[in-house]
Amino acid sequence: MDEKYLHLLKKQFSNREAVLTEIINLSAICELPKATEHFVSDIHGEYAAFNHVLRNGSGSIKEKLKECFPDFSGERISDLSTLIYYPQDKLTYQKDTLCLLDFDLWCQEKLIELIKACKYVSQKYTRSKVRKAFPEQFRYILEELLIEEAFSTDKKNYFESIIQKLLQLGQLSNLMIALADTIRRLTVDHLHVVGDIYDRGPFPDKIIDRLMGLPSVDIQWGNHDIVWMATIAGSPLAMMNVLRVSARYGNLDILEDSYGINLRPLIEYAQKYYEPLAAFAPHLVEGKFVTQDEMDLLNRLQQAAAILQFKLESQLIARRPEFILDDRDILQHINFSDQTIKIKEQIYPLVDFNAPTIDPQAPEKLTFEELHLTDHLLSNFQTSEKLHKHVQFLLEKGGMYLCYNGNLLIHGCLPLHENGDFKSFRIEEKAYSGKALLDFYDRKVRESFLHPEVPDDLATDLLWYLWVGECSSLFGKKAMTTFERYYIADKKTHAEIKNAYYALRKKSSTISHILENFGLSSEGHLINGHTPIKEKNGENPIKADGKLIVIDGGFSKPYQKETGIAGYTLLYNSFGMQLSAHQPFSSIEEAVKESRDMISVKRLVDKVETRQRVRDTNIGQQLLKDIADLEILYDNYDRY
Ligand SMILES: O=P(O)(O)OC[C@H]1O[C@](O)(COP(=O)(O)O)[C@@H](O)[C@@H]1O
Ligand SMILES: [Mn+2]
Repeated sequence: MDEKYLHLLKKQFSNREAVLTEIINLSAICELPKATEHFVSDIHGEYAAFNHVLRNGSGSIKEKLKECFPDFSGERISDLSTLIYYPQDKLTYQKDTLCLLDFDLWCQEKLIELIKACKYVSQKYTRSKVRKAFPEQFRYILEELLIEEAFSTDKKNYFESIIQKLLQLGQLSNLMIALADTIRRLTVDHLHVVGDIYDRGPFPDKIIDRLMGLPSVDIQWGNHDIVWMATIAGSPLAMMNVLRVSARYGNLDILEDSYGINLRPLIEYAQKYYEPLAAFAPHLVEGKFVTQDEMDLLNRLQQAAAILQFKLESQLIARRPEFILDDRDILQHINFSDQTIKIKEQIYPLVDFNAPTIDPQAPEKLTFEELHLTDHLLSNFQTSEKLHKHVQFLLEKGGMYLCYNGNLLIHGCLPLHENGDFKSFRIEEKAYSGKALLDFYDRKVRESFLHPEVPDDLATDLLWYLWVGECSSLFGKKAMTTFERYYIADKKTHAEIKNAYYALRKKSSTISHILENFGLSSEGHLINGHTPIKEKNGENPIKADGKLIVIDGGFSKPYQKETGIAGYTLLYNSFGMQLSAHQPFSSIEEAVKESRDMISVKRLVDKVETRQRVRDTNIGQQLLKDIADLEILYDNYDRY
């Protein structure tokens, strides 16, 4: 043991007894049950649905209430659950539907239930953690209310007087809200977001704001997050893609209103050069009202951004031969005189290919106007304070993958050959595969932010590779056929061939091999997002004898008709793992009025033989090391 380290450690304690107290405290923590982890992925801007599963803890709050109140009817449990999910809305609803006296009585009854529930969910934590979970303003009262076995002891009058006082001061509702918040906070301890917060849905910014307020969260970057991050790292190409997808899904408000990006110059440019085309009809969710003019504008903007994307992509492919994307240099394969394109030795006619700013002699070149426009837009993205803050958060809390409590979390895949070997990516005279490849990407992502003013350094270009590259663990397909989908009628050309990983991941030997490569035991699980599981076609999200769980079930509204559900989430508590399938979320009003959870099925993934304790977790392992150090310090206190 390093003498210097023990010397420093000693400084944290006033005497030997203090060391002993800490040893006892940490040892006790190690014996507590493992806290609950919650996994979500592919949220794709669907804030309301995400907020709902966060609030109901994917059913874990209801489970706790059933255990805590075994005599309660289903209706009473649902009523109390709704109060815990949406305390403010439920209180308002009750106030509006009951007379004042009944409302006060209802509040008093619910307060007692909330206190009992809060006490129940705090059982698996230390007192200090519970105290920290209380909102500051009610910390003292909550401690008082929770510590004693209230209402049945000598303190009955004391509690009643607290409640009466709160009622008199109009603070009872606020205390109930504080209790509900604490119950939610303590029921789920940690959230994992397995990628794809951005694109397709309307409120990715609200999701990030919400995540920023959570006490314990990590993120595995998805391909749709990386392209947004790349705008701040200075990639005009990624920016064009972000603009194209935002126009495609009618989400310009995110850019203009939330991130304060001025799209005027792009709008003017798009109106000058493009006319609406069928292939660029925006994908709007049912019920969203948009005028014909707005539809036309989205259509033109999508075209303008697409053509600029193809030009900039052609430039990137030329300067990065090591990415082996030559086949994707689509503009170079076009015969402009007869409007055809050659793909894999086959000629296809182009449909409605309107690209008035392309020079057939140098199709990749931006016009002077386009250079100016691109610079202007990129500087708008890069100076958006809010986008900057959000990307910074993604960098701080995120990574290419995560090993956590024996499980491996990756958004897309581990690129594999058909025979199951790890596929290598060769770059800078080195070859990377498996964990080493993901570590390499992780380093490069962070490096790309060191020079946001340079648009074409290797690290920034690699962010684009992560969006479309064959060896990208976030993409997991051979090539992205964006161009073909817009301009070629033959659907054969639209297919995007998945990496061998997606067929091989059904076998438990594949997953064990991957877990081993990451230094994890084959007892662990691999958790993926990225590919929507088509539950309605009978696809099972639990694969490889339970070792692999795919939790992309379609939070994204445009994908719900394919999956048949509205998203999966996963829970991992001291008893094991459980997967929940969700029904579409309608609105908070309906959830409150009808006390609905919108969870359809729960499936047990894995049940542990003995209840897991903190000592079995990553944090627990660290605590055990700390205890060992403290024991050395305790035995040799006077030496240091
Ligand atoms: O549904 P859209 O907007 O046409 O997007 C399709 C594109 O999205 C991708 O599926 C990537 O997005 P996901 O990560 O959600 O799968 C591409 O492979 C594909 O070309
Ligand atoms: Mn994805």
